[in-house]
Amino acid sequence: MLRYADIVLPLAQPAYTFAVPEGAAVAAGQAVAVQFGPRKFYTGIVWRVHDRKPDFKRIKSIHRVLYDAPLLSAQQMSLWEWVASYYMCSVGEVMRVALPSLMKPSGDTEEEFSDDEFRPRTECYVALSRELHDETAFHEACEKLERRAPKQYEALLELAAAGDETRISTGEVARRLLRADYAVLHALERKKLIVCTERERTVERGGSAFRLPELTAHQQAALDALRGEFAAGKTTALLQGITGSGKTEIYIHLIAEVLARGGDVLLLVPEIALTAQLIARMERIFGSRVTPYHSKLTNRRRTETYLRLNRSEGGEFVVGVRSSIFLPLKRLQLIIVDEEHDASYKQTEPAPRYNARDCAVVMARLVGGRTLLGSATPSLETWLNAASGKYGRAELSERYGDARPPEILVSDTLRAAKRGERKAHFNKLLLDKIGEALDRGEQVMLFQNRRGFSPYVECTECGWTARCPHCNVTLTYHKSGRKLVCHYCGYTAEVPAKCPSCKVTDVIPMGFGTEKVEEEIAKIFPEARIARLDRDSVTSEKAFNAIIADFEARKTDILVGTQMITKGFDFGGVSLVGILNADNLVNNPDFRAAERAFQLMMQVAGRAGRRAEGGEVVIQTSEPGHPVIRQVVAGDFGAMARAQLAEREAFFYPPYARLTSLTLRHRDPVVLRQGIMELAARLRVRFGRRVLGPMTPPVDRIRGEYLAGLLLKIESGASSARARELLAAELKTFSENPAFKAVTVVVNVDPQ
Ligand SMILES: Nc1ncnc2c1ncn2[C@@H]1O[C@H](COP(=O)(O)OP(=O)(O)OP(=O)(O)O)[C@@H](O)[C@H]1O
Ligand SMILES: [Zn+2]
Repeated sequence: MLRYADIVLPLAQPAYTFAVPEGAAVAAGQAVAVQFGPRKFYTGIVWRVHDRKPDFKRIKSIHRVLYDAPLLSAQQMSLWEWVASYYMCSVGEVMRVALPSLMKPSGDTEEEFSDDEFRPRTECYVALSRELHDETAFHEACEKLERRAPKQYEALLELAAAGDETRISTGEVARRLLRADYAVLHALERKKLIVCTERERTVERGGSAFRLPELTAHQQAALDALRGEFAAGKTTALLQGITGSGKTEIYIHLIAEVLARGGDVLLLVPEIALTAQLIARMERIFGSRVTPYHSKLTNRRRTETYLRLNRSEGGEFVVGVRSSIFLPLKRLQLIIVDEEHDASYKQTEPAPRYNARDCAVVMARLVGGRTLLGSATPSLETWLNAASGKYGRAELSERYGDARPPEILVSDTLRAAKRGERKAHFNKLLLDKIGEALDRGEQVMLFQNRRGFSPYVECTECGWTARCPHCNVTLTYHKSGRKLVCHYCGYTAEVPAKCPSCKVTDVIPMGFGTEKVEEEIAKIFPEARIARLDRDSVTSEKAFNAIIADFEARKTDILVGTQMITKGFDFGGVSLVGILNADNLVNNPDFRAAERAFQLMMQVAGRAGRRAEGGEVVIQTSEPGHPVIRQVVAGDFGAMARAQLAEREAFFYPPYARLTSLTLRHRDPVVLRQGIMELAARLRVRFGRRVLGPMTPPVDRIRGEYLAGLLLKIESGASSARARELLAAELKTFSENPAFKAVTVVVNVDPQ
């Protein structure tokens, strides 16, 4: 009998049915090449094999089977299906993010498919030369090097210390795990003191000889509490620990347990920015067990990683960003989501608009594993789940060692201005503190949530501002390059010499971004070494690492930055953190503004005083009495959470309601208006007062298209599956209406 296979292609379409060639062994989860159209080839995933002949005429055959083993397990297929159904997209769109791009080529020829290419890559391993295995010889060599070549001396010591503590290590260490740089190792190799070998990367498995940090009594209690929750059957638990309390140390213990019994662990981090430091820290303990996975790796590396994991027998430890949730970890037992509150776990563009944290919870359930959500400032959704007993929980309320939580000082900007105690965008208090910190040889971080030089330029005479011709926003002035830039579409323009409207005066940069902060602080502290970390200064992974490495090595005194500096960094030398303008954080119109502002300020503040005593934070604001500012000063997460939850409940927002936002886009504002009115009316028939809008988004025109929105609020207790079904049906009717064919509809479930 002829067999057929439903095949998922990386498209916003349902699965297509192809015929299975006679005698071919084709199973669900397997990758296949199929021809589509006259010449185009795609990689697809076999979803189902069956014998129901589809009712179209020309049924094409599968071209050939790719890779030996299926690329997806049954559980992974269930996760893809869950994502597609929950976030209202096609399984093919999930495939787009779930598989590395080299694994889903599509092109004119079939040539691109090749599965033998991806051999495991080789790696350089370093060991002491045989002569130095003798203690006396080793110490002689060290003595010779100590004064003349201190770096080579340090490298030898590091290599010798890589084993256990009592004896000189004679084993091999992967070069990338050593601090010593290439030139130093090369010199040692020439002197025949070390041997370097290039060979296939080995992942040592089994065994549990990891050197784990000794936990403090508090940390041990938190770890025991988590084990207790998991043992009692909770599949998800929250570890809420203040910044610098040692959440990461607790992760390490849990990870080691799972690896020792041959299970796999996935540690999710919100952004590539964070991974470098954390990966290094994990590699110091777990060595080559650590597999990084993020967008800065080459496509090749990601493909190799996927295929290697797919063949693995377990004992894998992946540290990665949100898309790692789709990696083939066959023995997944533990997923840790670090900084679980972070908005970057949610993909907003393009589909699938998934939240990796929520997928982690689902995936752990699918595989019978556990999820640990860690944060100093959890999302209110997670916090409520833990408070209600749905999730397990453990707390860490003290910083590790002698470090105390930083003291938070609020500086009133209006008052400072009135008294003449304000220079550029700094109040006297902050400048004094910066001066003192620099005098003591300590480091400073300054946070401003806008990049560029100034958010807009304005004519002081007539009020004209430079706006983007394609988007309804003001252009941001970037001083380097003297350009006006649209942060939505990338449009750039020259700064006009005279105001184009009244032609009377110059246009003047207003407000301030990181670039301006950097320039101003350099004028005030000409001696200080200053660096900036934001999307403009971070042009590559290398540039990013260089900025971080310099700051870590204390080659920089002051680091100015956007959100990028807020996350998880562990710099020992920072004693002062300045938040330049808290007003635009707390006064955001979004319903999450207070929660976000609190999280952000606590996170930035958490970078201060992580080793020494007496870390300080200065928050500049014109509203020192604002409730959120007060909650931050008190470090009182509970107060913020209770106040916000009361408001959310009263106004029916998450976690008491589930939101789905609908954004319609079209070039013609009249068609858009008609479309959104029509859709709103239809949805109201179904959902009544649960439909809000039409509303105009804060930026209502992007790249020449007009935007309008609707918001659907479904009570948390109701069946969200039923709501999605009704919504999907209405959207289908809408898109089939010839009048609105060209209107784009973007559905975002659980928007951030
Ligand atoms: N038990 C321990 N033994 C040795 N060092 C520790 C221990 N606990 C914490 N530390 C050190 O204290 C610092 C802060 O710990 P860690 O980074 O784990 O905190 P965290 O809670 O993850 O912080 P954040 O939320 O700010 O990222 C680190 O440098 C860490 O190495
Ligand atoms: Zn624009």
